[in-house]
Amino acid sequence: MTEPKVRALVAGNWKMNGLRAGIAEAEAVGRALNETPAGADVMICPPATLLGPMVAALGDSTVHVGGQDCHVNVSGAFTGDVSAEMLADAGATAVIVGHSERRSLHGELDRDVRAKAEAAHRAGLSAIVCVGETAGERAAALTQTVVSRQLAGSLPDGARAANTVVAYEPVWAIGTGLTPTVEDVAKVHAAIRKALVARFGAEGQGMRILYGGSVKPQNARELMAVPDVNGALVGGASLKAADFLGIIAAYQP
Ligand SMILES: O=C(CO)COP(=O)(O)O
Repeated sequence: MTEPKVRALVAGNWKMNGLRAGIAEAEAVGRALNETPAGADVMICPPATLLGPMVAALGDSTVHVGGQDCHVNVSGAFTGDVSAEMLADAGATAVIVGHSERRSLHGELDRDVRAKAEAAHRAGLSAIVCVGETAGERAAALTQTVVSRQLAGSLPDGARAANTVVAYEPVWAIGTGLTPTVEDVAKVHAAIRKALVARFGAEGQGMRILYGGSVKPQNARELMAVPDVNGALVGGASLKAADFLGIIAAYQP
């Protein structure tokens, strides 16, 4: 089967990094892309404190802004939480859900991730749903099993290509400088595509599948050329405009 052309997405996950001064990096990305448009959609997911200011600063650019997590409820007595509706109200167009740091540090289970993806859709946001195996699971040859289970449990029924993105992030590759071989990435992405098509049909064919975990300007071209890799979810290298642009450059207009 030939792969249909899916417009790629390069999304930066700033995690708990960035003060107001850091918005200058995002602005530099926006300016560069105004001069030389990218061949991919570009998004930055800053900490919640920077969402509003970043949306304002990027107003005349093509860069989208997203959240990093959301609560399942619209509003209420949930101290410290942010709802998908609040993210949308601040100008976000997407939200990451089920990042491995949320799963491991906040005990989020597949069913929680699914509820958050549903909340994102309810608010009109795209859900970037993260999956990926730990080092131990990989060593036990459980990568495919874990990823299939996470996909089945974390994606809501009725998910569409326009509102759902899957990010494959092997936990052991996050922030370590390690990456799977392109063969391994190809295998997992092909299995994810198969699962998406089996469950969502044509919509699953069009859903973007991002690779995340130590993506750098030096390895972006090779990773982004893998079949069924439709972009990247970038952590550390998204904090500096030059590095992030170096990754975005893997996609020629
Ligand atoms: O977790 C990640 C993006 O969500 C990846 O982080 P790094 O790019 O820093 O490895």
